Amino acid sequence: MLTVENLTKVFGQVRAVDALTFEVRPGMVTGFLGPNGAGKSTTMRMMLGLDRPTAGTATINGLPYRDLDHPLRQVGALLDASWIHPNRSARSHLRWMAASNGIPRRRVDEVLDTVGLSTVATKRAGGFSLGMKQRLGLAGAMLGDPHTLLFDEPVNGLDPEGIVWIRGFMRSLAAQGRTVLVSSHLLTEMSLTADHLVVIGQGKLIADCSVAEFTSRAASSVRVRSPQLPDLHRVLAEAGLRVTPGMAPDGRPVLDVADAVTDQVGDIAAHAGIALHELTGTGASLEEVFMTMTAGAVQYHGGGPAGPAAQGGPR
Ligand SMILES: Nc1ncnc2c1ncn2[C@@H]1O[C@H](COP(=O)(O)OP(=O)(O)OP(=O)(O)O)[C@@H](O)[C@H]1O
Repeated sequence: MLTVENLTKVFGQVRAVDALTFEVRPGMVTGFLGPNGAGKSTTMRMMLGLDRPTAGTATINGLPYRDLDHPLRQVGALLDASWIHPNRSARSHLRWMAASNGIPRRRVDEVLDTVGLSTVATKRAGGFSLGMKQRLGLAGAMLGDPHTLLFDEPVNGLDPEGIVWIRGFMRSLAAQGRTVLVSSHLLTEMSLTADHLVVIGQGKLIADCSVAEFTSRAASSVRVRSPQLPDLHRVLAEAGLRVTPGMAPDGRPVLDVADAVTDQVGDIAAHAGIALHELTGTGASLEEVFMTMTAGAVQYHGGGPAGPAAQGGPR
């Protein structure tokens, strides 16, 4: 169990993490979601004792990271796969990690096998593809057979095959009863991987709920067709709904009703004695929900010069 209470980190003028409180429970994958610059990496770094909180606490099974006995046996993390020594082989890299953490040598070949790197164990890690480096990073995280795992944007830059593999890997860790926290700025990705979501924007908690709950908060719209369209338009508008005349793909006139659900529109029509020939709800896409809920919390808007450059900005 990972617990964050009132966790805050201020860098100069920036409140990178702002009074965050949440728990990450075992036996499921928890997605840590937020736009670029939301404070996900800083939160994870504080959980791992790499950054000191300005206020609040982050604990792992009740203890701050620095007070854990044999931390690698309790927590594994993949923050940045690129720090591997380029001239070391995968096996010697892991042997060095194992030796410096009192982990038996035989564990190295076990984790290489778990991540599918046994056949390239003696190859220079510097020649590895990003996907292979990610796997080596995961092998390192698994060395101490920890109960708690933290992954920061593990699918960034991976090809589709690598993404599917990592998703399956994280799900299998959760199925073994481990606590798995994985960060991403992509809701679609998280909806395919996570059971639960902790969503942040500008360092603040936006949502802490299941993926299904998060998406059900979506503003949905309703498309409606009727032989009495002008009357229907009038009664819906009188009920305070935002109605826009539109056209169905087959060219027939329809009304689009914003921020409404089908029950509501159907009831209003029935009450006014208006016949309906079509009543269709259109849920917002996951990305739309995410953008709506984090609107105002986005620091870097894509597209402009500040977008991609800022994403790789200073830590
Ligand atoms: N060492 C630092 N010094 C100054 N500001 C920092 C530092 N580390 C992070 N920040 C700022 O804190 C905010 C949160 O950054 P953080 O990297 O935690 O966000 P993130 O959600 O992980 O985003 P990304 O996906 O882009 O890494 C940003 O405004 C960032 O510029």
